[in-house]
Amino acid sequence: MTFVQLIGYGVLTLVVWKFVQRRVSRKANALDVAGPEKEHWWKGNMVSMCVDGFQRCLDVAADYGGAVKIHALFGEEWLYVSDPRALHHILVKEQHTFEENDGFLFCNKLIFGDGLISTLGEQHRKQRKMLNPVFSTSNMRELLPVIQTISHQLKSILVSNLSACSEPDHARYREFVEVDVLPWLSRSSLDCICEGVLGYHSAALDTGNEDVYTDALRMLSSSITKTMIFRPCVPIVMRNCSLYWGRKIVDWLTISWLPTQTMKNFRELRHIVEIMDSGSKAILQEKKAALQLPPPLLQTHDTSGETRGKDMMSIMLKANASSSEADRLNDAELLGQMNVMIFAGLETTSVAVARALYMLAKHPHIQKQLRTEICGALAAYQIPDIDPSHAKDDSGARLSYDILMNLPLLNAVVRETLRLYPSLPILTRRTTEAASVPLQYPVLSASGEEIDVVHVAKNQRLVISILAANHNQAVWGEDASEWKPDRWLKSSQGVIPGDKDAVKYPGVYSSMMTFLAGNRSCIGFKFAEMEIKDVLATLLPAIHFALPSEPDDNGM
Ligand code: HEM
Repeated sequence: MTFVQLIGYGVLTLVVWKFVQRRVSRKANALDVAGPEKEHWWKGNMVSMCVDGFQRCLDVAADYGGAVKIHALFGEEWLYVSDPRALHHILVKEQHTFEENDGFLFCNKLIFGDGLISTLGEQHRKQRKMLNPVFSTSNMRELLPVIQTISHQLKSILVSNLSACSEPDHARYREFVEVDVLPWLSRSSLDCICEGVLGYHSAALDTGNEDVYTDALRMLSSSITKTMIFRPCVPIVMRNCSLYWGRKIVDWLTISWLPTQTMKNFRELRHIVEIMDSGSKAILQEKKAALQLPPPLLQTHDTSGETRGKDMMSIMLKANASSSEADRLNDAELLGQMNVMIFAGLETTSVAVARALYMLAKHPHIQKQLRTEICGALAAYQIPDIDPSHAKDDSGARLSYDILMNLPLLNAVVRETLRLYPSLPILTRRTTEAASVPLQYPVLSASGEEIDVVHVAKNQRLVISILAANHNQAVWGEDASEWKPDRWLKSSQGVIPGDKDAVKYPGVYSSMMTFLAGNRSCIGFKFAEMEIKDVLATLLPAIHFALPSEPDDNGM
């Protein structure tokens, strides 16, 4: 036997041994809970869960209840959870036993650095402690004028698009013009995050004037999605190689002569991350230098109406500088937060605004009532215009933070949209040790017995179904999957949505799970709510939204 053959047999034996070991451990740790039959020998139920995602994720919970066994890739079994008590246990009570999975953490670390979505345990707790007060209501109140300037710019662009598209002599054409609003909502959301969080004037709405940094941020989410295929390999490389060798592997993978589209996507992501990193570093240095300036210089206004020093980063830097050494975040962590905020707050918010406009277009009578509510508030409580040049035509009219956030129908429309269509419908977790998950509503075991607790082994993968939780009829009522904003208007009559016989979800926002629960819940939900409400309150008095006359190229 040659030396090469010997090595070959050795590797083969190791692979077979690992395979047998995995099968034995899987059998011993099999999930004893009912779920759909395996649809494919190695793809399990993944194809139907992904291809027909939205409806399938709801059907699985409706058919099997709040804890379901799903067959994942290569024979793995996942626990798909939407039961309220189980989610409280997983996300709040025993959060340390149900952590983010390695693939998610390692990839985030590579892309964003040491921000909130890449850290665990004590480091994550320290970062949250520093950041929670930054997103307080009083800071949001200060920030609203920055968001309002951007919403008004968005409105002006959409209105001018309508005028440009319409034929001036035909009144009918003036009324019905089709403009794809999603790209504009995405740009306005990027400006809101850059100005509001980073204090950086990104000018994404000024098409043609974007800089490389803004352009890179705009492409980040889609580039990450295109490279998902690399995700399972990242923990293996990061656990087994030093940083030097990790970098070397990325260098080899991104050499330009590897021709496939997948490698091109990987190269593109690397390029975007490099631009984001150097741009964020420059902003961080600028902000730190600005902190040394005397207060009057820190609080000047620039031509965009932005108030310097009121963005989240400046507030965080000030809090960081005055905190104790033990609590202070280092530069790598501060940089990580900047990158994470842009990613976490961008598409999540723009798709929520797009969905709200779509639902209002589908329900014109609610759109009309909402317009009346906003115009009434503007007539009664309008505060001085941001831009004095608008004084004659009311186009810069705006509301104070407290009026905007307390308009009943606007509140109901935003809540109902976020409940029914959560921007992040599912998330994953992994157990750090064997555990038991208690259930509010019993489900069937694999053998058909009723059970109210599911036992899970160490390293069990869980899918948190925010979508199924928000559509749970046992908690939200039989009309849970219908878009009915008026369910939120009944609280004066003592009816609290999402609270049935004292059973409710532990979510941080109106007990829905859209922004999650516990200490990994969304830190930016007040920012997102304010932005969504302000964009709607600015667009609706000027524009009537209707569905397009024909489906688009994707049949939507
Ligand atoms: C409608 C808009 C939004 C939705 C639906 C949303 C939802 C969520 C959800 C479900 C999580 C938990 C993710 C996980 O555990 O893996 C999360 C985390 C996070 N979100 Fe949001 N988010 C939104 C907007 C924002 C905005 C505007 C910001 C920042 C300004 C932001 C910053 C973050 C951060 C930093 C985290 C990580 C928190 C942590 O791990 O401690 N989000 N978000």
